[in-house]
Order: sequence, then structure tokens, then C-alpha cells
Amino acid sequence: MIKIENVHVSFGEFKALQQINCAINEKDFILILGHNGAGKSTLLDTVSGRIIPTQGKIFRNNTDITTLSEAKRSQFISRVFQNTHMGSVATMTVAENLAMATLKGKIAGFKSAIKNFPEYIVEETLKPLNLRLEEHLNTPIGKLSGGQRQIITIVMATLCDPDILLLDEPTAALDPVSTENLLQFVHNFTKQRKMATMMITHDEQRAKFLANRTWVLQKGFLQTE
Ligand SMILES: Nc1ncnc2c1ncn2[C@@H]1O[C@H](COP(=O)(O)OP(=O)(O)OP(=O)(O)O)[C@@H](O)[C@H]1O
Repeated sequence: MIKIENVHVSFGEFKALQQINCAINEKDFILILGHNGAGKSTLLDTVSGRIIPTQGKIFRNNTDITTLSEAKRSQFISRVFQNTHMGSVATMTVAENLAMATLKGKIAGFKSAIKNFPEYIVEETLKPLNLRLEEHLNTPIGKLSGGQRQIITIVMATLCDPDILLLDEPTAALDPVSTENLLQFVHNFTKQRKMATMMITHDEQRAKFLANRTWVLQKGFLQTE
């Protein structure tokens, strides 16, 4: 589905990624491991289009998307950041944030998206989670707990029905119980939606039940299984 061919990313003289060759296939769940500064976020940034490689090519279903903008890629690649503040607007309610997420990749329609809140999200996604998130639709998202906000952010990231979900340490700010809940949610959700997922984690032991592949980055070089 996504093929990365001999990709290099440099920041000035610094080589953050070198000779990256890999493929992400349908329904893959790939754990990305590696020490601090190994290049994990840079790899996700390169897949999402936030960073354009210095060298090499990226293909989606044999189409070259190496220079396709992040905004255009967001229709089929969704990124969730470690810092939930980057994925949602704290002062807007949960419902407003969810409505806004349905517009991803489009410019127009914000007012009408908020007015016509998509109820299917409540019925199909929030209620089955059994976390009572549907009772917080009118709560500003900044008032939710870290775990609740992260779950809503992941739901938001999937509303445009992407082929690939990119998760950057989604449990970094969570306590052990919330971590288990979130990982279970990610497991069920990505399986149900048949979505390929790349997830950065520093907690391989907890997360490995999710994955069919584990990749390790070391000083910008990638070892794939
Ligand atoms: N915009 C940039 N300009 C210069 N150097 C950068 C930039 N972005 C990342 N780097 C460097 O590239 C290297 C890889 O960074 P990256 O954020 O990908 O690491 P990481 O594996 O995600 O680390 P962590 O586990 O700490 O989040 C680091 O040495 C970092 O300082």
C-alpha cells in the first residue's frame, strides 16, 4: 500500500534518516521502537508528508506521493501526535472537535458541520467504547482527562476513514490503567476498521500484543522484520 524507497532525511548536515526501505501493507500494525533521537517521529513525519525527504521516493499503490502535501495526504494518512493539544482545540467542545474532524482535507463547511453534528459517531464509535464519552459531547475537550482526550483525538483522526493511522507515543502521558484502556481501544478500533497502523512506543512489552510487525530505528537506520 505504502512503499518507501531509499529515503534519506537531513536537517542541514545532520542525517536524521538514512537508506530507509520498507513497505506498509493493508492491516499491518507496526510498532516503531528506538532510543530518543533515533528518528521515529521523523519517519512518521515523512510518511505523513510533514517532511519531504531529502532523497528517495514514497509510493502509495504505485503512485509517487513523495512531494504530495501533508494536507492532501491527510485524506488517506492520519497522524495523531503525542501531545493531544496538537490534534484538537481545547476550548471547543468534544462535539465541535469531532464535527471539525469530519472536514479533514476540506476547507469549506465548518459552520454546517458543527450545526449538523454527525450522530453516527456517537452510536457507532463512542457508545460501544463504554467510557461514557458520549456524556461529554458539550464539554470543552481541554477539560477531559488526558486519556479521554487522547481517545477522542484518535477517533477524530479516523473520521476521514484513512488507510493508515500514525500514532506517536499515544500513551506517553497516561497512567497504567488508562494506558491499558487506550491500547485495547486502539487494538479493537484499528481491527474493526481494517486500518494499517504505525505506532511509536517506548513500552514494547505493553504494546506488543497489538502488532504483527516490529521495526527498530537506530541512529536513523531502520531494521524491519
Ligand atoms: N526540524 C529539525 N531540525 C533539526 N534536527 C531535527 C529536526 N527534527 C528532528 N531533528 C533531529 O533528528 C533526530 C531524530 O529526531 P526524532 O524526533 O525523529 O527522534 P525520535 O526517535 O522520535 O526521538 P524521541 O523518542 O525522543 O521522540 C534528533 O537528533 C533530532 O534532534
